[in-house]
Amino acid sequence: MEKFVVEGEVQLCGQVTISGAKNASLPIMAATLLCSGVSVIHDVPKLRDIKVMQDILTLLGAKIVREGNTLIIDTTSVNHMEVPEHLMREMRASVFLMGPLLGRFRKVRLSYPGGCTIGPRPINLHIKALEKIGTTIKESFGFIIAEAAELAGGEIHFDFPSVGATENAMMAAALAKGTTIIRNAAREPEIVDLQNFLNRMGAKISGAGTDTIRIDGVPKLTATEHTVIPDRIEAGTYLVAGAMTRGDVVVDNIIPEFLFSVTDKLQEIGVQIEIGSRYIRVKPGDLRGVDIKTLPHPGFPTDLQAPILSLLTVAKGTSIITETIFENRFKHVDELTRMGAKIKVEGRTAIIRGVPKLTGAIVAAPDLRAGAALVIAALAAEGISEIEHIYHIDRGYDGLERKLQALGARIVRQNCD
Ligand SMILES: CC(=O)N[C@H]1[C@@H](OP(=O)(O)OP(=O)(O)OC[C@H]2O[C@@H](n3ccc(=O)[nH]c3=O)[C@H](O)[C@@H]2O)O[C@H](CO)[C@@H](O)[C@@H]1O
Ligand SMILES: C=C(OP(=O)(O)O)C(=O)O
Repeated sequence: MEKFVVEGEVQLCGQVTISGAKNASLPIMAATLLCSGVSVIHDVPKLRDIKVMQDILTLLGAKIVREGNTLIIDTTSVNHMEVPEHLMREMRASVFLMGPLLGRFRKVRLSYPGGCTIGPRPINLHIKALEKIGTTIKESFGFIIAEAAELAGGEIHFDFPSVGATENAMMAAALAKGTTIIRNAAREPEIVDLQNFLNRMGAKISGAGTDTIRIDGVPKLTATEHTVIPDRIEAGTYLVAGAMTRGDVVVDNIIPEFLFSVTDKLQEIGVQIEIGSRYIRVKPGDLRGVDIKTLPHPGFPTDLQAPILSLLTVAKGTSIITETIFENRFKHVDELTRMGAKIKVEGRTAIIRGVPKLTGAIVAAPDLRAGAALVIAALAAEGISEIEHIYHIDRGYDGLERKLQALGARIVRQNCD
């Protein structure tokens, strides 16, 4: 096991280039299964979750080569319709195999997906959507067997705009007979990226980015080439890191409009923000407490709740964060308390009373974004911190310590004794 050792009280300074988005790459990699042929995907980040998806596709019969940030995925020999349980458990994104395998082979057998333990993460909306387009789903001994003699277009209405369920439904419906309409669809930028990829394959999908998506099924898709969008959550993490260390950081290679809910809050907190066409720059200001509520896009993203909570621990006054997406996403609070933060959690709300400074401590990353939040806190804290369980962080941040070191951070990766 490895840990990060961080010497705090640095002011991050310089420019950081953001990688391709994890949450766009994963469904797009799964979508390559919808046809037989060689797909070329650029800007795929080097992450543990991406490696797991590569392992799953390989086990299903795909041949994958990585050249820098490009993945070349040959799905010609894919002939398996069953995903092994140990790989399903590795991450939430393994559920994306359901739609494409069903679309291509009309049958798939898999178990429940894993992922960050941030509250119950059922897949009832995925199942409901696939049933609406003609799938029969049986569950037995922890396995899900989905079959469809023929996929037929249908009307899907989500009770909640689930990102993953919207993506799974789009992938399966792309090869259904007739038209599928998804209402109350999730509107995240990663869904628009998936639509663009599927349309390059020959699909007929419109409306992604709004709450209604229309999919006119086509009989066949063909392999294509695509560049993944930049990772807005990685970008937001560096913006918050710059702000917390009172630094001057240019976060480059991004689409700023994906982050407007975040830059708006940072400005309210007192951080100076400059927005360019492909970058956002943060500069120091006097930090003051604010209230934040996480919401589906374009609201404030739940994946940046933990990082911004770190920032608010040193903002003057009281802040209130309400987490509306996941039931149990405040696990970083106990760890931040070890560093001197003053936070009280009541159900889905965290009340943060700003302190002048945090102090270094030995802490453990409870999940991916909570781990990033602890790194950010450690960069600003007085003294040395050790962050354990960093395998969570490796799921979602490409070259975190290399990028932070280039901004002046004193962070090293070490083996735990
Ligand atoms: C790989 C990936 O893209 N992960 C992202 C995706 O996760 P994921 O796709 O799992 O998130 P969802 O939008 O599906 O989940 C949001 C909420 O809906 C609930 N729900 C979801 C599905 C379902 O069938 N039933 C149900 O009740 C979940 O428990 C949760 O409370 O969107 C989340 C919300 O922006 C992000 O935090 C994750 O980083
Ligand atoms: C929660 C996340 O990922 P996943 O849905 O893969 O667990 C995340 O990226 O913050």
